[in-house]
Formats: sequence, structure tokens, C-alpha cells
Amino acid sequence: MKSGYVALVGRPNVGKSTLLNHLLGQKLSIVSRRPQTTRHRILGIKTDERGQAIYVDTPGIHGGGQRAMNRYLNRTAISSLLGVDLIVWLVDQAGWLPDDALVMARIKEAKLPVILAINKVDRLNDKDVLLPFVAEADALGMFSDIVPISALKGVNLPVLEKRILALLPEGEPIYPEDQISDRPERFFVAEIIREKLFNRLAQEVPHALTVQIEQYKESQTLVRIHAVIWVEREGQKAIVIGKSGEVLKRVGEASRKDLERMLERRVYLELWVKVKRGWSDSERALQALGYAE
Ligand SMILES: Nc1nc2c(ncn2[C@@H]2O[C@H](COP(=O)(O)OP(=O)(O)OP(=O)(O)O)[C@@H](O)[C@H]2O)c(=O)[nH]1
Repeated sequence: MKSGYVALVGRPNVGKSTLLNHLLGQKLSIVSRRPQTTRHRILGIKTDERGQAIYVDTPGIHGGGQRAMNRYLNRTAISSLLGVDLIVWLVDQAGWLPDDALVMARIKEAKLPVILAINKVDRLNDKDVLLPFVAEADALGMFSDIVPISALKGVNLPVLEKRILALLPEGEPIYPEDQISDRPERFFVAEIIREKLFNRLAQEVPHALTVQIEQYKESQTLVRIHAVIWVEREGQKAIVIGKSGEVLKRVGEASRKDLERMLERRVYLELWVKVKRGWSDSERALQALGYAE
């Protein structure tokens, strides 16, 4: 049997969450059209007869931006390379971008086997267009494998998985076979609420928003959840609440539906919107909200 840790790295929006969800066959991390929605390191665990691959989903390693949230994201991305056995680097079929140079530098430092997965090839009518990119990547001499994939359509994912397992060390499974994550349920609860907010408020309240679960009480038939949505300004609070509370009501309803499905129990969900000025730019506020490592 094979078993080990696989770091999934790549710049924001390249399709890491989509790939992870597809490989695991479950919706674990948030998928969004907006970049930088994966703030947490999520372990997705896939066990089959060949072995166990433990995926570490890293927030995008990217340049620019000196704010605390960006620093946090960069730190987690780098620390997620410590202790892994293999790196899968996801890039877009359109080619390298300036940010990719940063990722490349990190990966070289890590001195681990690297698979380059070229994603979104479903966007290409003529696959030959990829050849120069593949040749250029190959010439770098830093990849164990180069695999074109479509995370969205599931193209070539069995090949990718096969290569991943081939490169993992021999070993017995580290986690129980039926475990798919190491995150507590309340983490997924916050992620689901945040996903509904992002879906609803796409343009209006970008990253200045986070969800904190203040209370999580379960009985056999019911889960009572009390969540606070933190924003940075009064104006954003008004947007999240909406006219006569419309937005918040819809977000609550959509979240509750998903939560009841996930938790297989009735859910009583209470949402509050609160203002904490400058939270995304304050290391201390980030720690208080659970973004500390
Ligand atoms: N056409 C196409 N679109 C894709 C593919 N994979 C992902 N996408 C889309 O790309 C966007 C970003 O995907 P995500 O999976 O959220 O990207 P991510 O890398 O996890 O992004 P962050 O959370 O910002 O780190 C979404 O709109 C996906 O539907 C693919 O293979 N083909």
C-alpha cells in the first residue's frame, strides 16, 4: 500500500478546490468564481485499494498585497509544504503568469517530487496548442510528471491519481479508511454560510467578510447554530442584511438547507452581522477569528 501527504499548490482561481472535490467525490472546499476563497488548509483524504492520499489544499501562493490577510495566506501556503511527500502544482493551460515564478521558487526550496498538472484543458479545441507549454515545462527539469487535466470535466484525473500514488511512499494508511477530513463539523458550517454569502453578494462585499460560529449545540434531532458574520464597515453590514433583511434571510435559508443535508438533522440557524473595523488588516483580529496557525 502507498500512503502520504500531497500538497495541492497553485495561484488563486486555478481550480484547486474543484480538483480536490472531484478527486474526493464530495464537496469539501468552497468553489467560487472569485479568487482567494480558500482561506483554510483543508485535508481531504482519499483511500482506495491502492493506498491513501492525504491532500492538503493550500490557499494560493501569490505576489502583491501587504495586508495581514495576504500575509496569512502566503504563510499557510508555504507552511503547507512542510512535511508533505509530494507536490501537485496546478497551472492554467493558458501558460505561466508572473505569480507562478513565486510558486516555482517555493517548490524548488521544498526539494520534493513535483507533478505539474495543467488544468482547464477543456477550454482548448485543439490540444496541440499545449505542446509548446509542455515542452517548456519539461525543459525546466523539475517535474516528475506533466499531466494535462480538466478538474471541472474530470478529464485525465485517473491518470493524475495513478501518478500521485506511484510517487507516494509505501506505507499503511495514516487515517481510518472512511475518514475524509480532519476538520470539525463546525468548520464546514462556517464555510457553507460563507459560500452562500459569496454567491449572494458576489460584487459587493469582497474579502472583508468572515463567519464565526459562536455556538454549536447538538442533540439527536436538532443542531442549534449561532453564527456571526463579521464585516469591516457599517455600509457592508447594511449590504449583508439587505432591504428589510432580505439578503440575510435568503442566505440563512440556503445555508440551513445545505446544513440539514450535511448534518442529517434539523438545523436552527441564527445569523448576526457585526462590524469589526479593519479586521482583515489586523493580525490580532485574525487570530481572534480563528485564522491563526
Ligand atoms: N473550464 C474550466 N474551469 C475550471 C476548471 N477547474 C476549475 N474551473 C473553474 O475555475 C474557477 C476557480 O476554481 P476553484 O476550484 O475555486 O479555484 P481555487 O484554485 O481553489 O481557487 P482559490 O480558492 O482562490 O484558491 C471556478 O469557476 C471553476 O469552476 C476546469 O478544468 N475547466
